[in-house]
Amino acid sequence: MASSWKLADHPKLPKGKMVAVVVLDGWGETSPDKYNCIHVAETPAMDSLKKSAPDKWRLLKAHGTAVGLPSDDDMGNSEVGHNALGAGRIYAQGAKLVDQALASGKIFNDEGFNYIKQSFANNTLHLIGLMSDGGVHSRLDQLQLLLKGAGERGAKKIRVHVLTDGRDVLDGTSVAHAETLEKDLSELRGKGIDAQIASGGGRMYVTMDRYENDWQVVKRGWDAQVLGEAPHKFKNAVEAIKKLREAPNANDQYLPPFVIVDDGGKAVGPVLDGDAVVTFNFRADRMTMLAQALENEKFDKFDRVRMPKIRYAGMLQYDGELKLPSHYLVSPPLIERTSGEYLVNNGIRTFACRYSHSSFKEVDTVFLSMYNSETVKFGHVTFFWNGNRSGCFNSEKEEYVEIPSDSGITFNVKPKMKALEVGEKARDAILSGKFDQVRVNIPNGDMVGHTGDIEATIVGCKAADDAVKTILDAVEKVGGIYVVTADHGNAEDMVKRDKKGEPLIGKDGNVQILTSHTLHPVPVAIGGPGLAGGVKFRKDVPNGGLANVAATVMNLHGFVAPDDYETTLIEVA
Ligand SMILES: O=C(O)[C@H](O)COP(=O)(O)O
Ligand SMILES: [Mn+2]
Ligand SMILES: [Mn+2]
Repeated sequence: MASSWKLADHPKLPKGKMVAVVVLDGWGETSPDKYNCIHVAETPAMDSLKKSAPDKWRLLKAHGTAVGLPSDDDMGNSEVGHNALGAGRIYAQGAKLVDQALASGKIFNDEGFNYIKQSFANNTLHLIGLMSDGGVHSRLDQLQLLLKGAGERGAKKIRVHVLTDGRDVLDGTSVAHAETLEKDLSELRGKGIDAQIASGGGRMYVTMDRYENDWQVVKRGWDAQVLGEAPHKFKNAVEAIKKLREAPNANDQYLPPFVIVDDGGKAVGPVLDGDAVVTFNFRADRMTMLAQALENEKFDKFDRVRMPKIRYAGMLQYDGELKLPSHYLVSPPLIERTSGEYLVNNGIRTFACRYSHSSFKEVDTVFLSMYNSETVKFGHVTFFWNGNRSGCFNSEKEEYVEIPSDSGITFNVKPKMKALEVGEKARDAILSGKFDQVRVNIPNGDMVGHTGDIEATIVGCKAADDAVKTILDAVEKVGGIYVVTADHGNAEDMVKRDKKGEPLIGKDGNVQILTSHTLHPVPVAIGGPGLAGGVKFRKDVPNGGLANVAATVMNLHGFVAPDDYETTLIEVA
């Protein structure tokens, strides 16, 4: 091992304990009422962690500046949450880096913009992404500044391909967003720039799949955006969104694809040879599939029919390992020396002995981790955890297990999702004795919470709690340690509230359902028979956040974290 990777031994804590790291997705802490699905659901396992050991349960900040977002008005999300959990430090995240690059004008001077600019004189600039002010994947104000900047720098023809949100923002806000965008585009037209929205669709049905769960989602987007083909044709995007929202059960997340056509019925914005394309989402997970389709010569995930020769740039580079895409407007946070990479580089003997052929030969290089979730969250505990890197650091020491998610449904239909399977896989991994760390993500609170279906979310929360119980029982059997936490809030509050905390009533007389994440803190609990006596949470880290978890987990493996990591949450009395 290179000496730079060597972690110091913890002065008091032993090595060799199996540590289960459990991340409940979308599981925050707030006051109990009927819109708090975690409170309403039966969750005995999580309740017992809170009640039984007050010095081993606490809250952590999971939003805003604590996870590298521009302000404390920004809710947390899985990318920034898992980045912080895995990296142990707070990095300025995509949202903030793009803000800075736009404010300084640097974005317009760097390589990525200069590359796409070559298409401005004779061809079209296409901007594809999520039309939202949620700040999770993209932001409308950033798109507006990008449009303005491109217009000022010679873009003559601009086409925007919008994906409606309703997941990180209230359902129905797509209409106002499209109106805002249309106003900007008409100002550009006033300056002689041919600027229009060219296509659209709901993010979950068109384009923004992740982790290769369902390539048909990306194909629907490709057909509308690149080929100019969609089942619905309109003259104007605001009209399109309003009309498509009238269908029974329609919502922003799942609007069908549409294209804008001219008076002759011809699509106004297919992508053609010589054009420039920018995907303006800064967040990676739901853009990498489209990025592959736009960038890769060889591609077999669906029939692209026509692959235009384009200049393509991402808002950010989405995958640092695959260098995807190769051109980008803003450099992503350089997240390096993550806890996963350190641990892989620091051997743990005890369990590794089981791999040795001669009995009790010391094998000092094997650190096995097993990371598992189902498809829709799989990359969270791998890709995000490892600083937006796909693949393992060392395939001999890491095993990534993925349980296929149900696809083609919204998760309120099957709110238990694969929690049982995730729990059982984790249990089996723990009991196998092959792994020093077993890391899992349990998605229900988040994925069902995003549907806005309160009854289903309650069922999902119970299923998540059942999975926690399965894992804790296995930890108990092997004498291990557990760390149970969450990446951000969601299921604990399902309604939009006024400043006093009262539910807001919408125009239709019903409470306004909140599908998005929240600003609430998340719990973290430690315990298990392997936890050394006297270990408890320190009282002097009152502002602790997700980034403090990595040093804590390193301690529980018997190591001291590197100096520049956020401090550990625990002390040994
Ligand atoms: O991509 C999504 O599903 C939401 O926009 C954010 O949810 P996540 O951050 O929990 O993935
Ligand atoms: Mn999440
Ligand atoms: Mn979410």
